[in-house]
Amino acid sequence: MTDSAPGAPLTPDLAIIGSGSGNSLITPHWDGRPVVLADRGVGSTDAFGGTCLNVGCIPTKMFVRPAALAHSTEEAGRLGVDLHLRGADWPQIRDRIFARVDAISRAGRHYRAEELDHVTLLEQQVRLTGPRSFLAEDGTEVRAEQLVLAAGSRPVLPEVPGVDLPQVHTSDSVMRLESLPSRVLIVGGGYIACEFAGIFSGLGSEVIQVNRSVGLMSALDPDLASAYSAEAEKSWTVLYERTLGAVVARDPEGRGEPAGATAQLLTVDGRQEEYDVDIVLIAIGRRPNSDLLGAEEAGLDLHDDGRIVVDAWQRVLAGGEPVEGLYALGDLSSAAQLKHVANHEARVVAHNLENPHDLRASRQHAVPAAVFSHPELAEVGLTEPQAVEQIGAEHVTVKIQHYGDTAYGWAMEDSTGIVKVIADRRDGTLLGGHAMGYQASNLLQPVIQAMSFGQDAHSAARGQYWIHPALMEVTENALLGLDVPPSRHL
Ligand SMILES: Cc1cc2nc3c(=O)[nH]c(=O)nc-3n(C[C@H](O)[C@H](O)[C@H](O)COP(=O)(O)OP(=O)(O)OC[C@H]3O[C@@H](n4cnc5c(N)ncnc54)[C@H](O)[C@@H]3O)c2cc1C
Ligand SMILES: NC(=O)c1ccc[n+]([C@@H]2O[C@H](COP(=O)([O-])OP(=O)(O)OC[C@H]3O[C@@H](n4cnc5c(N)ncnc54)[C@H](O)[C@@H]3O)[C@@H](O)[C@H]2O)c1
Repeated sequence: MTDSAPGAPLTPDLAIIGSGSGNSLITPHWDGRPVVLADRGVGSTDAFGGTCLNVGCIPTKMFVRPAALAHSTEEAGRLGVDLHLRGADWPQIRDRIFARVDAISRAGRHYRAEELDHVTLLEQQVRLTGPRSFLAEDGTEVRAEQLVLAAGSRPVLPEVPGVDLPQVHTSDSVMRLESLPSRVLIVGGGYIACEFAGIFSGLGSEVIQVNRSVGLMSALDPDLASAYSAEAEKSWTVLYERTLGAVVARDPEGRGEPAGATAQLLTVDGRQEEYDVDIVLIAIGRRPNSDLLGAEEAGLDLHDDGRIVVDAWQRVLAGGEPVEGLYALGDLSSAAQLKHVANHEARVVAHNLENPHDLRASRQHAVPAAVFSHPELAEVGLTEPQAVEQIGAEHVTVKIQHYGDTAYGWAMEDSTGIVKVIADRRDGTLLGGHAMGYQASNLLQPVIQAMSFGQDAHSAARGQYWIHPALMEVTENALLGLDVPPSRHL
């Protein structure tokens, strides 16, 4: 960005803190107008472009795919194909993934830093000094006409001895390991823990997953959570009602060269257990980076979990009132820490920045999520207990369709996959969808679409062709199985 006196504050028309979904706010609308993008970088390489690209969705799913291939010997065996896994080449898998990811990150950084004259990239941690002003660690001061807070979240670490040892990882570092660990202890029972348990077990590591309570993915619909937990327990070791007490470096050769670690677990009945492993992966949640921004000190409203409070138009609130020209999006402010949510909110904020007298609200309905574990999980809308609570048990209709009862399920000889749909039996309004199994995230998309466009269950099931005998017939049959009235639209 051009010309201000040395030491003078930068005074852009737009400033953005966070280069994840925040990066997409620099639309052609801002061409020729000064913009500042501040980002401190993520992961062990301080990469540009935020969590999803560098240490989140994209590299994890690029590991999920080879792990799924490695797991496919199980299915092959059921189908009479004698497939043997000779091993997974971790360095090759890792390098293929990060060659692509790092190149995209570098290109994105270069474009912002070098190719756009009107954009100043501030590769610094910054802290708010007022509602639309902030200070970087190197003393650069920014006073913006409009400011967007898109500073994301970071992994939570437990306060236990040894958590800072090099053998202890979070999702920020674990994907760049030198070699495939033989034995991994994973702490947590949510998204990240379950995805990495699937990855490491698929690629050949011995996995021990440790969870505080009984059952994994406990926020899901109970039928899905229990079915998933049963599958996970078959594929790797799952220990319940235990927490991490400490991690101690191990020196098995006695040469003063620690290799691996001993994880000390505390059981609910007060016992201590020890597990010798190569690495410990901590995945017990992510906290919004509002503290790094100094949001509270700047007078912004915060939820109890540290998220910045925004209104329906993504405007940041202070004292319950929207602050003019100040927006937030993504993990920093959203209850759902999901990339498609951050991206949607970025599109809403981009519009609102450009059209301050014609504000758009972000969509809160039918927000889906998927967990790319082994097996895959997906959900949208209400769980069955939530539906019962909301409209009363007498009005709720539910259908669980097994993959194994459809033609493609026979082809797969599948005995575990399910799609569950929930509707209001009075008018066929779809309330929720839940899936577990091969391609679960794709199988749920027709339910997400119907819910998003207000299509009732009867119309969604009968108002279109479903390709025979595609796996999607599982979803068709789930919808057909709901006890709902015929649609007036057909
Ligand atoms: C392992 C993993 C797997 C995931 N998989 C999926 C998935 O499959 N699907 C899905 O939908 N979601 C997934 N997510 C969640 C998804 O990655 C996040 O919801 C999304 O990336 C959030 O985007 P954001 O723009 O809000 O924040 P980020 O992308 O985190 O961007 C925030 C940026 O702000 C910077 N920053 C923070 N504080 C400051 C400061 N004070 N000064 C300057 N810069 C600062 C950070 O360095 C960062 O670059 C996954 C997350 C993880 C960790
Ligand atoms: N596929 C996806 O969309 C995807 C993948 C990965 C991450 N994410 C996002 O990232 C977020 C963070 O993922 P996550 O797995 O870290 O969090 P999570 O909220 O999904 O799960 C956290 C787990 O840690 C446990 N836990 C919390 N505190 C603990 C403690 N002190 N000791 C032991 N266990 C504790 C919880 O009981 C829970 O099982 C997710 O909520 C999700 O929104 C999404």
